[in-house]
Parts: sequence; structure tokens; C-alpha cells
Amino acid sequence: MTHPIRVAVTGAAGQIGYAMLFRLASGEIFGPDQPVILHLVEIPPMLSALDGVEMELEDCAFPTLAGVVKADSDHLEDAFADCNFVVCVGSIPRKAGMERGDLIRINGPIFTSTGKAIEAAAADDVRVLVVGNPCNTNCLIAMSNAPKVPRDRWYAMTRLDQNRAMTQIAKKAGQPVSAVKNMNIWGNHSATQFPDFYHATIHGNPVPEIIEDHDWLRGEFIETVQKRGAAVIQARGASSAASAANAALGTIKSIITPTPLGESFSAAVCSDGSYGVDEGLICGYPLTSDGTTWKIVEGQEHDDFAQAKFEATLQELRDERDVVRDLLPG
Ligand SMILES: NC(=O)c1ccc[n+]([C@@H]2O[C@H](COP(=O)([O-])OP(=O)(O)OC[C@H]3O[C@@H](n4cnc5c(N)ncnc54)[C@H](O)[C@@H]3O)[C@@H](O)[C@H]2O)c1
Ligand SMILES: O=C(O)C[C@H](O)C(=O)O
Repeated sequence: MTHPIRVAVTGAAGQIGYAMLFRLASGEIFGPDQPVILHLVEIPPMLSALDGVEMELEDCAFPTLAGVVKADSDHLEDAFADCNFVVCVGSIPRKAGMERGDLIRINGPIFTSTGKAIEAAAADDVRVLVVGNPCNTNCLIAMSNAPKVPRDRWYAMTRLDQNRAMTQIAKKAGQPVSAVKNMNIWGNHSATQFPDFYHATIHGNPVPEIIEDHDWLRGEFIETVQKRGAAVIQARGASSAASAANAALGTIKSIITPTPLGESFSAAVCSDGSYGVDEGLICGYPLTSDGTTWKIVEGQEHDDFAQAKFEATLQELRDERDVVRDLLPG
């Protein structure tokens, strides 16, 4: 009998949690032979909603679901006990008219206790994916409050931006989305992010060779991806949920699966100084995985336009770090 993998999801009764849990339980992500124990974490007033989610999980009769543990945010060490993955969704989403950075002082404090509890209670091989916004800086806060957890275990989510960018490129080129590879996101999951079309390919050819409208690539394309979250909020009256859950699951899958040769995927990780990013910032990079840990794709060159975009998003990450200095020990 395979040892079960324990996956904690905070904010488990929220929109993203609801769209994610059933796919985690179903075997889709960790495989049909890997039992999963889900740890569902919520604030105390939401525990009865969590009871309902648990009932629905039971009612799916997933053969891979080996158990459900419920915990509240006042008892995070119970919540994360022996967890191999912690997906940090629990936080407040922005509303129309807000930028993600406007949430920083509202959501940031959640991640100090999250980091401490992960360090105290999670499994030795724990990997953490932060989804709650502003996710790069929330991840920085959690990581900084868990100094014993190796820094290569921390991820913030830029996969939704990657997926959004892939679809925009595919539509413009009149090609299937499966033809688009290496569409990576540099920097912050925010309106300054740089979706790097230069190094992306369509059927193996560089995007700028296939899409001749470079004004569109430099202008409308980047802006559409940067502002897509706001556009969804405007249209739906709530922030993206199914696509965000899908992106979180895609990130986990990319982390645990060796990346095909010549390909890469997007996530924000703790910078080792690569590409001139301050060491320790959680910055979106093109990555490869060996199935356990990641490497930053090296040697990509940026022209003046790309470098200016990169600098802008890097500066925003630095500014966000300065706003939460009091939450970063040491
Ligand atoms: N990185 C991304 O690409 C991305 C994409 C979409 C949404 N998000 C972010 O994800 C977060 C959640 O979005 P949502 O739509 O699921 O929101 P939601 O309001 O539907 O759900 C959030 C849940 O978190 C719970 N929660 C709040 N504080 C908590 C805490 N301290 N501990 C545990 N649970 C807590 C709430 O009770 C709620 O059930 C937001 O911050 C949103 O901006 C990020
Ligand atoms: O934009 C938001 O506030 C939610 C999320 O980060 C998104 O990109 O959809």
C-alpha cells in the first residue's frame, strides 16, 4: 500500500478551494495509485461550510481519497501536521478597482503564522504554493517566518498568467494552445508582470517569427495578460476561481513531473540572484523541474524593451518587500 500524501489547502471553503479539492482528491494530480489525505483549513466561522465540503468529498467516493482532516486557522500546527504540500489560498480576494498590492497589509499578516506553523509541523519534504494575493510577497513572508524549511520549497503562483498568455498567443496565431510552449512570466503576479513572448514558441518557432504584429505583442498582448485578473473581476463580480484552481494544480503537476527537454514552466521562486534579482525575493522565472526541485532556465537574453519590463516588475517586488519589512524576521 503506497504511503498517503498529505495536502493542506487553506481557504478550503472558498471559491478556489472548492474548485481545487475534488481534483486533488480524484487522482488527477498525484496519480490513480497515490492515496491523498486532504487537510482542509478555514477560519473558525467557516468550519460548518467546511463540513459540507467534506460531505461532498465523501459523496464522490474517490478511491484515492484516504482521509480528510479539518482544522481552523487558530490551530495551524494541527492543520499542517506531516503535510507534504501546503497550498495557501486562504485570504481576502480583491474587489473591482483594487490592485492586488492593495491587499498586502490585509493578507500579509496571515502568512507569518502560516510560515511558523509549516516549519513547526509539516513533513520534512514539505513544498508550499502560495496563491493568496499578493502571492509573491505573501510567499516571502511565509518563507521568512520558516527559516528551517529550505528555500527551494517555496513557490508563488504565476501559472495562471502563463496559461492566460498561452491562450492569447494561440488565438492571435490561429494555432491550438498546445502548440505554444515556454510562455513564461517574469517578476510579480501583478499588473507589472512581464509575459515573455520573445522566448515563447509556437510549434517550436519563436513567437515573434510567427506573429508579425510586434506592436500587438509589445502592447495589447502584455496589457491583456497583466489586466486579465481585473477583467475577470469586472465581468464576474468575483475573482477568478476555476482557472486559478486549475493553475495551482498545474503548478503542482509541473513541480512533481520532470520537465520535458527544451521546455519550461512558470512559477515564482526564491531568487538566488539569477538575472540580477535580489537574493531572497520571490520572483517569477522560467523553470525546469527534475520531479523534486527546480532550476531557473539560464542564459535568456532580454533586449532593451524586455529589460525595461523586467526592471519594472522587479522594482515592484522590492517595493512590496519594503511595505512588509516588519513581517520579515531577521
Ligand atoms: N495567484 C493567483 O494567480 C490568484 C488567482 C486567483 C485568486 N488569487 C487569490 O486567492 C485568494 C483566495 O481567492 P478566493 O476567490 O478563493 O477567495 P474566497 O473569498 O472565495 O475564499 C477565500 C477563503 O479563505 C478563507 N480565509 C480567510 N482568511 C483565512 C485564514 N487566515 N486562514 C484560512 N482561511 C482563510 C475565507 O474564509 C474564504 O473561505 C485571494 O487572495 C485571491 O486574490 C490568486
Ligand atoms: O486578479 C486578482 O485579484 C485575482 C487573481 O490574482 C487573478 O489573477 O485572477
